[in-house]
Amino acid sequence: HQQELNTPITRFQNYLRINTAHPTPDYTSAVSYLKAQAQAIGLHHQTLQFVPGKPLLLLSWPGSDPSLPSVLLNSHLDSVPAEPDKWLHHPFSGHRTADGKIFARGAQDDKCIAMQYLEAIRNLKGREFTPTRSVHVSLVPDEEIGGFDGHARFVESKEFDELNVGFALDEGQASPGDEFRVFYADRFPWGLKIKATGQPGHGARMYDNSAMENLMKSVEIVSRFRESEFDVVEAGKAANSEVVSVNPVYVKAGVTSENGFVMNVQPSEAEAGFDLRLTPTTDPDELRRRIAAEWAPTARNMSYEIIEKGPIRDLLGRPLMTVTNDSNPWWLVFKQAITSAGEKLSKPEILASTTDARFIRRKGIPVLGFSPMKNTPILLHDHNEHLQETVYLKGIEVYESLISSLSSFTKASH
Ligand SMILES: CSCC[C@H](NC=O)C(=O)O
Ligand SMILES: [Zn+2]
Ligand SMILES: [Zn+2]
Repeated sequence: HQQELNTPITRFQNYLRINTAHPTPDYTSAVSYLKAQAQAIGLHHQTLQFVPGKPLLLLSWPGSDPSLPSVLLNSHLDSVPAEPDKWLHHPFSGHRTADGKIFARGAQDDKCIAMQYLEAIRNLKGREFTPTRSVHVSLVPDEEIGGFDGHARFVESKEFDELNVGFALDEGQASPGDEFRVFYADRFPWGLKIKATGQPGHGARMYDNSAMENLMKSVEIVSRFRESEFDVVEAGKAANSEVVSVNPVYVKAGVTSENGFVMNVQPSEAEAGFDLRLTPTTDPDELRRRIAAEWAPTARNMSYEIIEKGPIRDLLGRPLMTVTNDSNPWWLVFKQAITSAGEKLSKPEILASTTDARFIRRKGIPVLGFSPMKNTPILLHDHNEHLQETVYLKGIEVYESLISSLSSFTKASH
C-alpha cells in the first residue's frame, strides 16, 4: 500500500475531491477539510452560520498591530455543476495527468485560490514572517447562486465589522497570455423575464396579436440591442465586459398535452428569459425605461419582471469600482508585490461575470479580483476545467509576495 503523500499538490487534489457542486454542495466536508488545514498551519478559525446548512469558515492570522485595518482573502466553497460524461476525467476525482494537469470542477473557479492562500501563509509562517496587519481568510458558501445566504449576510454581520477590513482580494480569471489579469469591478446581473399574452386560435390561421407574435417581436428588438452592444466589442472599441450583455436563456410557450406540444393551437401566453449584465456605469433607470418602452411594451400585451441580483451602487450611490491608480495605496502595494514576484500585470479590467466582491465593495472597501493563473485557458464553468500544477505552485509564491507586502505596509490606514 502506497504511503499517502502530503504535498501542496495532494492537498489541492484532496480539496478538489470534495463535491461542492450545486444544487447539493457538501459544505460540511469542505469546511472540515479546510479547518484541519488551518489547524495544521496554526490559524485561528471560527465557523459562522447565517443560514442553516450554509457554513462560512473564517480563518485569522493576527497581526502585530491589530489596530490597523486588516487584509481579507476571500474564496467561495461552492462550484457549478459538471456533466461527468462530457469530461476526460471525472470532475471530482482530482485527477492529475502525467504532464501535470489537474482536472476538477473548481480547479480554476475557485478552489485554487483558497488552497494557495493557505499554502502561502504556511510558507510565510515557516519563514517566521509576522504580519503587521491581521490577515483573514473567508471561505464562503453560495457564491455561484448569488451569495445572498453567504457573503451578502457576512458583510452585514458584527463578525465582519470586527475584522475592520481595509483591503480584500477575491477571485479573478485565468489569463491565456503571459501576464496576470486583475479586476477592479464586476458586472451586475439582472434576470429579465418578458411575458406576452395574445389572441389564441387555430394553428392554421394567420391573424394579428398572438402571444407568440408579440413575444417574437420583442425577442427581435432585444437581439438588435444585443448586436449593437456586441458591435462595439467586435469593432475593438470596448472589451466584452465594458458593454451591457443580454443573452436569451429560455423560452417557454406552447399548449401541451400528454403527447407533448399541441401543434395546431396558437398559445395565449409566451415567455422568454434573459441574462443581462450591467457595467458599473450603466444607468439602470435608462435600461429599465428601454425594457418598458421597447422590449415589453404594454401596447403589445407585454409585461416584464426584472430580478435584481444584488447591489450595483455603494451606500453613497457611487458605482462599485475599486480605484486602480496612484491615489489608492493598496493598488500600489499590490502592483509592487506582483513585480517583486517577477511577474507582469495586464491593464486592470472589469470582470464579465459577477462575484462576491460586490458585497465588499458596497461597504466602501477596495477589492481586487485576482487568480494567479497565466498561460492558462479560461475554463471556469466549462467542461474539463483544469489547472497546470506548475501554474498552481507559482501562484503560491505570488501570494507569498502579496500577503507579506499587503500585511506589512503601514502608510495608509484604509
Ligand atoms: C446572481 S449572481 C451570479 C453569480 C455568478 N458568479 C459566478 O459565475 C455569475 O453568474 O456571474
Ligand atoms: Zn468563482
Ligand atoms: Zn463560477
